[in-house]
Amino acid sequence: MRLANSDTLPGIRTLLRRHSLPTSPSVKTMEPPPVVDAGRYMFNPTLKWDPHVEAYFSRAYGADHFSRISSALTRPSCYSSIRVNTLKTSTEDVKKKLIKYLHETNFAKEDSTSCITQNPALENVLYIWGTGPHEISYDRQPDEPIKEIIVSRKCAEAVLRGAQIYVPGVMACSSHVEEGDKVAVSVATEKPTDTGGWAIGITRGTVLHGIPSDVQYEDRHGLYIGEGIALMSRAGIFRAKEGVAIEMTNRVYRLPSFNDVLEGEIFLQNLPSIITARVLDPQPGEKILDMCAAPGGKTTAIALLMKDQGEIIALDRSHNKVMNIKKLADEMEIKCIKAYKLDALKSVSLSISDQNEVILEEQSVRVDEECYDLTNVRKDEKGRYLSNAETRKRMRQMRNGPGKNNSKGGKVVNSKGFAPNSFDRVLLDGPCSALGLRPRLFAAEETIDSLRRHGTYQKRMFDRAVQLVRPGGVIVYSTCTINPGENEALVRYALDTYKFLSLASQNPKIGGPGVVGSYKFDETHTEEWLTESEAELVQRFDPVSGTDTIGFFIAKFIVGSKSSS
Ligand SMILES: C[S@@+](CC[C@H](N)C(=O)[O-])C[C@H]1O[C@@H](n2cnc3c(N)ncnc32)[C@H](O)[C@@H]1O
Repeated sequence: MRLANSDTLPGIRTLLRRHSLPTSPSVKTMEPPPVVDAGRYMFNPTLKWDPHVEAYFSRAYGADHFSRISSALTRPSCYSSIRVNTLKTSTEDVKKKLIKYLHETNFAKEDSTSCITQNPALENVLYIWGTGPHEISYDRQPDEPIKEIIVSRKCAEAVLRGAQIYVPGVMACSSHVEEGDKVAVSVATEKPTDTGGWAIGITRGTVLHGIPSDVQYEDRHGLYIGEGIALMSRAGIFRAKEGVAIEMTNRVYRLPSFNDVLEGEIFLQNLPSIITARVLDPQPGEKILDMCAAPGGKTTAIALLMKDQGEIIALDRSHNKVMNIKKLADEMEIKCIKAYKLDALKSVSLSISDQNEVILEEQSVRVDEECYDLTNVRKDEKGRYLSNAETRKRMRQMRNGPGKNNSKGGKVVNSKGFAPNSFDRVLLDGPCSALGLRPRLFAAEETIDSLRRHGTYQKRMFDRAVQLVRPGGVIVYSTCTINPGENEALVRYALDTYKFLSLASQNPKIGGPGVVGSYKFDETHTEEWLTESEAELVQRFDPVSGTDTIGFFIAKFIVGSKSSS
């Protein structure tokens, strides 16, 4: 078992440490809640795991450290990182505009300058510092029940990142809530059922009475995420199909929201993703493959590092997601990105005549829905939550495209694949269990079997990456999960299967070493991780470490002569 070591990027640790102190001007004086059972209002959720997954992760990280990881995952990072599009503007200019924006939106009325910092080692990256966790006084008199609402888990996770509460996210509400009322907000999380599954045990529209006999009264302990003002009555909330139901006025975590802010000039991107593009180290003029590219965060970061010179082939198997890559590249005025719809598993073209040939996509393709990130599908372009029927319609459109006569803003082109050895560098940032994403309030949906399926899928993708990169080229593999089965075990597979691959050192290196050792699932199956020296070459971002990032993993491979295998 290995723990993350200290960061080596100059300045970032100092910055993080400085800003994690509750001395920022935007921190309000914390007043203890005037209620007897104050503890129940402290945000202190427990992340639930499948017991076998918990045992497996405890073996990898040590039980104590895994318990700290589990707790860190329930909180958002205390800062947002923003990558500046230096093809269009300068970091200094964006900084000035953001200071003005934060001031105008009251995020940091008194001193918006000190909540933005720039790391000298990452010249186009700005950190915007939030605060929390805050204790919130819910203004309740001892003899008066507070008015309150319970929101869905996905809604609460978005609220913890700075969003408002939209109508579909509200699950339950006190009986007499009227427009303008102040309400305490808590989250419904899953509990074990008698049949061995998990359920939130609450139906939409439930009336809350705020008394101990109330539905889920005890379950709300530690799950309050703040308070807000109702913009609709209780009846209105459950009648309306869309719109903001509650405007948050006080949050346990205060982070700025950057929806539609400085479009094309900035991209909100977590620090490990920014680092991934830099580890790939793309050079102007090279030919790069981004195998699973949507929404294009890393693709555009790579384009900036190449100064928009060369060619980046950005693939995704979802029609709408390819549209999103094209839209982002257009907004950022990047020319070197060519985005195609293609299943990366079919990205190696065996027929010489097909090489690099493209055709217009007109028919639908089948894909596995389990790999979709539903978070964004459930919201419309303005971030409003959609009904289930509308969500299903959009899912169908994502898979199949909008249809020949219904295509908005350009066509998506389908690639037939690429010849072996076509690319100087390949990035594989494929679908994963996403168990490093924060904040997360439930994790038990992943079982040992589902984690293994992710690992199998990633190995098949990696095989394609190996075929497509040229001898002497580079492959970077990354995930946003803490699962060693998708990280260290993939690296083990890669090194054991392809003897011409070797691990390369990474720059910048902020994360810690990988996990060493192995895990015996049963008599027939042992999962092998890394040796000490291999572990030093990969980069694992630990949510508990001082850098306060999401859980993330990066491995960089140098490709030797392929005939040597
Ligand atoms: C983790 S996300 C990629 C994020 C992206 N690299 C970025 O930084 O913005 C994984 C992506 O893989 C895509 N995907 C899943 N299976 C795929 C496949 N077989 N071929 C191509 N893309 C796939 C999903 O649609 C999703 O957009």
